[in-house]
Amino acid sequence: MKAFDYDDVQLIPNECIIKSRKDADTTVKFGPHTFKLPVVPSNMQTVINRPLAIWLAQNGYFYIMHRFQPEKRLDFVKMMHQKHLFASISVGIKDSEYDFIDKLKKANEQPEYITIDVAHGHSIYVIKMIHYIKKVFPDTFLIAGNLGTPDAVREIENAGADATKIGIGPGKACITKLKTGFGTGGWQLSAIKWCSKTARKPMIADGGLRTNGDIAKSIRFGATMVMIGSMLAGHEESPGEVVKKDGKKYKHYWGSASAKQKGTKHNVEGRQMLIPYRGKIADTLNSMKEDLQSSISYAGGKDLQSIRTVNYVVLHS
Ligand SMILES: NC(=O)C1=CN([C@@H]2O[C@H](COP(=O)(O)OP(=O)(O)OC[C@H]3O[C@@H](n4cnc5c(N)ncnc54)[C@H](OP(=O)(O)O)[C@@H]3O)[C@@H](O)[C@H]2O)C=CC1
Ligand SMILES: Nc1nc2c(ncn2[C@@H]2O[C@H](COP(=O)(O)O)[C@@H](O)[C@H]2O)c(=O)[nH]1
Repeated sequence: MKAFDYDDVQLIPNECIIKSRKDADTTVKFGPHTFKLPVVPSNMQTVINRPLAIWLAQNGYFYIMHRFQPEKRLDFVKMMHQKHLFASISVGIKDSEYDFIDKLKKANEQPEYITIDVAHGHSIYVIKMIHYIKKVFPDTFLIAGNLGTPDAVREIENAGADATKIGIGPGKACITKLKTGFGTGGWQLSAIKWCSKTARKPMIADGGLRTNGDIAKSIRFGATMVMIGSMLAGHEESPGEVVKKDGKKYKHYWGSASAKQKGTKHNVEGRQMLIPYRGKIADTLNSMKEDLQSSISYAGGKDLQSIRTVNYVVLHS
């Protein structure tokens, strides 16, 4: 199989049929809600926190809360529901997570979205968790990942997941490829294309996006939504304080499998770095929207669907 990544591909324009880019519709239906953009910030502790989750939900964006403060999740779901906002949380697959699902049920707090978030999502233990969550909360929209093959997508969908998350090792903070020799790092766009062969439900392309144009490329090759970490970190609203170094402003960004996150040196597959401070996240999301509207115009359509069928060239095959 010939593999390619975001930088290796360019999409080919079609005749434009809209008078203004403002007429291009970037909205996407994902589960029970429709969102302004097919973009979700990564469920990482340096990317999303409570205030940002509230802001995103109130402003028509999808969000997935991280799972690294497990004891705060029930309260988070309650708080979102009290504000009449959707609750979207992450879980792992350890035994204690089954107790957590039971706790949610007992409290009568059903999240609208749950994401099973583990490094190697093609796992019998992920399938077991999918079965359990679907038994307890049949109406919750269940996302499971991360995956990197069409076989994995087929099995995880068949187990009951409503959407899958694709990407093992393409992330900016990721060292999985170096530590294990495995993953989709360096050929993430091909992996999305490959997974789309079996996908019958929405896929989230997770990790490796470095420019706004990579959103359109992900959609072209089969993604319904993209998950972005480093490009959505470093904002005023991002977790953590601004750090000053050599007169420049930064914020910390670390992998969810980094020693910093885990508090141990075992099975580390992520690193920590500084991300240049970027100002307000609303401005970044707005520029993503404008660029995606341009993409739709180049695709010759009026909405995201038009991007799915455009021709493309692979520049470095
Ligand atoms: N998208 C990506 O490429 C990657 C993402 N991450 C992120 O890091 C965070 C931590 O992930 P993760 O370590 O899975 O979470 P957990 O620490 O919750 O581990 C998941 C469970 O699966 C077991 N497990 C078995 N094989 C593996 C394997 N190859 N990799 C990981 N766990 C395994 C673990 O046991 P034990 O620990 O005893 O082995 C543990 O019980 C998540 O947010 C995840 O998304 C991490 C790496 C890659
Ligand atoms: N291999 C690892 N991947 C990780 C880790 N922490 C997060 N991630 C993944 O990266 C994306 C974000 O990628 P980016 O290129 O947009 O910055 C995130 O959504 C996770 O899937 C980690 O420690 N190791």
